[in-house]
Amino acid sequence: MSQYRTFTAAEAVEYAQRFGGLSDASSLVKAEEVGDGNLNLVFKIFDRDGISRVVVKQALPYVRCVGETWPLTLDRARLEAETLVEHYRLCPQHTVKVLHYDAELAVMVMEDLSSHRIWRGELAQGRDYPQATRQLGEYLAQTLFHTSDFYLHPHEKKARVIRFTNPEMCEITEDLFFTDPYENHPRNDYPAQLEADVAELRRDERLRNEVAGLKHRFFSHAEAHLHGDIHSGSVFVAEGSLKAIDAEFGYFGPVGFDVGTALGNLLLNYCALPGLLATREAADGREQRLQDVRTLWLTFAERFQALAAEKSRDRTLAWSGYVDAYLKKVFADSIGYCGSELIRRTVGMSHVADLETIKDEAMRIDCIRHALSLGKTLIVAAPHIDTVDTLIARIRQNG
Ligand SMILES: Nc1ncnc2c1ncn2[C@@H]1O[C@H](COP(=O)(O)OP(=O)(O)O)[C@@H](O)[C@H]1O
Ligand SMILES: CSC[C@H]1O[C@H](OP(=O)(O)O)[C@H](O)[C@@H]1O
Repeated sequence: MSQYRTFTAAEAVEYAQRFGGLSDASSLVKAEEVGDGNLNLVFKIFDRDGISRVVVKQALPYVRCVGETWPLTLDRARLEAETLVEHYRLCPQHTVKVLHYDAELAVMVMEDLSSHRIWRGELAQGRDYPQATRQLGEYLAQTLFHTSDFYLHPHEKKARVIRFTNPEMCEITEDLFFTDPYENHPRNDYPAQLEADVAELRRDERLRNEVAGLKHRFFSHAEAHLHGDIHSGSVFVAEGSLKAIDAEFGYFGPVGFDVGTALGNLLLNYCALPGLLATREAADGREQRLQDVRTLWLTFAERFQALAAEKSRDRTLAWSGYVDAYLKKVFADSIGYCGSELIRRTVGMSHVADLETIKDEAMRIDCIRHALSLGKTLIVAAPHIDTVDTLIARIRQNG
């Protein structure tokens, strides 16, 4: 019989005392539920001095932001913990440390990152972390290269594809990114003023073809062990430090999906800044975001290439010229998935604070419309954009 039960704050404290790995565990006295994501409970566990020492995260048997009418697998807690453990092994400097997890209780204890801040909020306030995009590019290169066929033994790779098969969480992405926005679905959520833009989106045959290809590759291209949801709300930053969290969508999928999600969230911020900051700061922030796009892609590509040259185990894939050709495909995919992130965050169910917190309504609609139009442009143009400079020029052309 399953021992699953949803933790109360007191149970979270008791659990952290037993499994938080602290030498002074009895000093843990209080829990505060701080979850602000769509899915789970997150407790910060405080000691007698009011200092948060560890974090307990527990999956609910349903989607938190919707309720019990949308049941969801508890196995996502195992997938999240095991993905983070694996990514920590490959890139400890940029992954949260999991201290303990229990698949039956769907719970994990992890290091407390209260010294950091969620990147999305910092970007929205115009706070720059000069090393963040380089660090995120490094995280993506390390985790994706070392879990790809360039590096893993084929037997090991196939065993991992099975272990990290994540059908229910993937289905959410399949629906929310690639299906709902292009149909009249009750989960969609966009301002009435965008009705004509959305109708045009749905009629666009070239776009629909490209989106079909992106979804098809998301279904079928088990290239590497993705984080699966690496948006700016899944990244903690501090001066000189960046840590990925929240990997319950982890599975073996197309490398461009992770890179594209990260790029897409930089561009959501780019579109939102005119509504968030004064004119001058917004313009500076937007220039910075474009440089961030450049740095993220170039860091990822250069690091992946260097790792491939140094550490590829498969002699055929290591053939000179192949890595270049592969990275060109990843670049096109990344631009396409970036565009699909922009569209699903404007038309679909799940929105981002960058756009939602814009106070002036007319400005908010303008910024959302811009994100939607940029998403569409990028998806259609993706197969024809060869370099990051061309990508940035296309983004500028779009407004
Ligand atoms: N290791 C951590 N240290 C401190 N705060 C955390 C930690 N992990 C999560 N949080 C807080 O909990 C929030 C929700 O966590 P997240 O993993 O994104 O949950 P969900 O899976 O529901 O999206 C984060 O935005 C952050 O404020
Ligand atoms: C019904 S889940 C919607 C959305 O929520 C997830 O984000 P997070 O876990 O950070 O709240 C993911 O992006 C899903 O697409």
